[in-house]
Amino acid sequence: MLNDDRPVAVLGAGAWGTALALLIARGGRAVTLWTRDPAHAAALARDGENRARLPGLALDPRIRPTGRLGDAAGAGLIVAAVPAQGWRGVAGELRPYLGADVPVVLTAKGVERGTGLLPHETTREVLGEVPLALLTGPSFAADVARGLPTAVTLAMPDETTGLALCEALSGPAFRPYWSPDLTGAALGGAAKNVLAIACGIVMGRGFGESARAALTARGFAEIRRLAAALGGEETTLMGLSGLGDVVLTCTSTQSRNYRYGLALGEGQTPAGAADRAGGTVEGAWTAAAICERADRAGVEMPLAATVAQIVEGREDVDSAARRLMSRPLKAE
Ligand SMILES: NC(=O)C1=CN([C@@H]2O[C@H](COP(=O)(O)OP(=O)(O)OC[C@H]3O[C@@H](n4cnc5c(N)ncnc54)[C@H](O)[C@@H]3O)[C@@H](O)[C@H]2O)C=CC1
Ligand SMILES: O=C(CO)COP(=O)(O)O
Repeated sequence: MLNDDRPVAVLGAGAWGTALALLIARGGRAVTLWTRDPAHAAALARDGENRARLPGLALDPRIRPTGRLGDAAGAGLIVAAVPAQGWRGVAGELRPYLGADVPVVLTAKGVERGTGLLPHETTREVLGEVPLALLTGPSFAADVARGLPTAVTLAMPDETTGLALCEALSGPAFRPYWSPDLTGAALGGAAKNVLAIACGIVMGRGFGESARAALTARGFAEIRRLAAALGGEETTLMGLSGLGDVVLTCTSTQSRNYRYGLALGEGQTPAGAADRAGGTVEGAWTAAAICERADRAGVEMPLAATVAQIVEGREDVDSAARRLMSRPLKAE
């Protein structure tokens, strides 16, 4: 299934899809790199690089860009790098082209608006019982594309296929660790984007490093509460896909979510902040969606709810800070 000669289809040719296509192609596999925009596919083929997202990094000759989703038919493995809000539609269009027992590796870090579903839950609704994995954890696209050392989580309940996927996707500088816990891994990846926005806001507003550390720890506590309520494992949250990605994205200006928060903290509008972040800001969409999901599970997420309020222009940063600091004192 995995060690055959069929190509790997990577869906979504943004920063992450392109980086993963490079990783897989360098491992010797042919890659079909699908983008919804045929003009973008033509530009990738013509330029030999993804100029908008990973400029200066040559595409491997084993990568074939395409604008036709039907070219994913015949792939031995699907890697989905489409943002969480767009994945349901793409998964539906993919269904007729998906071979029997072909594993689908999801990589989106978000919660679907309107349904509150994590990417693997959306996928189950659309594609049913396909072999499903989630690749997540601290990994900037540019770092992976440059071949810098990276370790990630590959979550899949089935251990045999999960370990085979770790092997298939590993490289000299790319190390996936298997976990059986899809829910914990997906929740950590989605929620850390919201927390990264909060940390960016705090730094952009000039509240200081102590405030950011407090926010990171209290935000991580609310993520763990929700994960536990949904059946995610504490060990997953304390690993690469939770703590690891929180550390990365809450501290680095390489993160688009963090940059978006920085701009909001500096007083930009949500639209202006999105422009400055550049590219997909999953946390901006996920903030309200994760709160809806938490409400249904009876879990309080005051920090995520505050990010949602600010992103939607319903509260300004200073009044949000005053409100959070005046909450009743309680046990940690
Ligand atoms: N960039 C990174 O370092 C990492 C990103 N991710 C996740 O990967 C996902 C994709 O992010 P990036 O590639 O970085 O974003 P990006 O902004 O660079 O690219 C997103 C791509 O998805 C496409 N797209 C958007 N909506 C679509 C739809 N409805 N149907 C089809 N295609 C659609 C866009 O055309 C674009 O090519 C996000 O969930 C992100 O959280 C995960 C790990 C690392
Ligand atoms: O998920 C990421 C790194 O692990 C990428 O973070 P941003 O989407 O905030 O850039």
